Amino acid sequence: MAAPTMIGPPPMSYREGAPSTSMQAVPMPAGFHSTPAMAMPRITVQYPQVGAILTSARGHYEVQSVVGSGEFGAVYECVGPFDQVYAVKMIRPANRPYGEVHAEWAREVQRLMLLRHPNVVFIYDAFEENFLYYLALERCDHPLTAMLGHPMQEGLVIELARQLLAAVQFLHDNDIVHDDLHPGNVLISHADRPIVKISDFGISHELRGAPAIRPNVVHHKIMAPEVVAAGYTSKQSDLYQVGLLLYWMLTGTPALALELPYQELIRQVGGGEPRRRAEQIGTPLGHLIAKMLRRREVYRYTSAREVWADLRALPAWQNRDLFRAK
Ligand SMILES: Nc1ncnc2c1ncn2[C@@H]1O[C@H](COP(=O)(O)OP(=O)(O)OP(=O)(O)O)[C@@H](O)[C@H]1O
Repeated sequence: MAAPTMIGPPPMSYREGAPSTSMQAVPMPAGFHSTPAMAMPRITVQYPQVGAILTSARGHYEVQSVVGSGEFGAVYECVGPFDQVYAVKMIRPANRPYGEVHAEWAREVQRLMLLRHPNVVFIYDAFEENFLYYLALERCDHPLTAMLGHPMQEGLVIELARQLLAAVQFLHDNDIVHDDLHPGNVLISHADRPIVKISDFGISHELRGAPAIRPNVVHHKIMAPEVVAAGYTSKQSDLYQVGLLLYWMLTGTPALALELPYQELIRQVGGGEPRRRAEQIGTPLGHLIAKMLRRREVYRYTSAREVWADLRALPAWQNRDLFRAK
């Protein structure tokens, strides 16, 4: 697949979409100025409907249904080349300039093409049609969200954590911070065991050797304390987000209530509420999760590999019946 390049008409912005509600732009520090908005010609785009045919250089994709839609994307189940089922993701323009949408698509395509790993969603194809940008991905069965709501058995939590951590270690070895590890972005496929596939690299960052980076956009519900306190994100922030996922899987409830007002959310993250709740679980796994949720990064695990070294030593893993190594 060719690397994405700028194609299509000159700069313009889209007319559609709803404003962001759960994601927030990080405020600029004093001394930085955003570029004043330029008057740009606007184009009106039409989202694909069921039955529509999308065309790429590789063939046609017939839209069967809408799998779901998020802030900056909509995902369609399609039957495409070789009669295979795909999850075709459209980058939702959300009234942004054309160049910005293109750049987000190009970044995500490039990341997915480079980051081939059994626990990272597989990309087959990427194309543009009628000013809209698409990625054809492997179709997974459901997001992790569908498995939450009831406490999971420790053995299952650890098996999912094992795969999640393997993917996170792989990203970190490639100097990428994902930064958006919420349950909708952790996809599950079922084979002889549930297979984890990390997706959505829309706001991921390349560290380029730096220990941390200042994100432009953050997802409120999964902000690590260093994002709240100092506005930067690092590999440890990803491990904090994995800690939030493990807490949710183990207890059936999120460490931070879903409907918290923003100020209260900030207070709880800054006050170390998630870690306190994890400690209250009162089991070795609870204590391990509490360490992932420490407020200061220096007290957290230094790598996904290190988390796994502790996880695999737990009796729930050592004495498991399910998920034996093959
Ligand atoms: N490859 C895939 N296979 C199956 N379902 C998918 C796939 N990719 C995404 N989905 C599902 O489609 C829905 C929309 O995904 P999308 O990435 O657009 O938004 P999101 O992750 O829910 O939110 P946000 O964009 O705010 O992070 C989600 O429920 C997601 O789990």
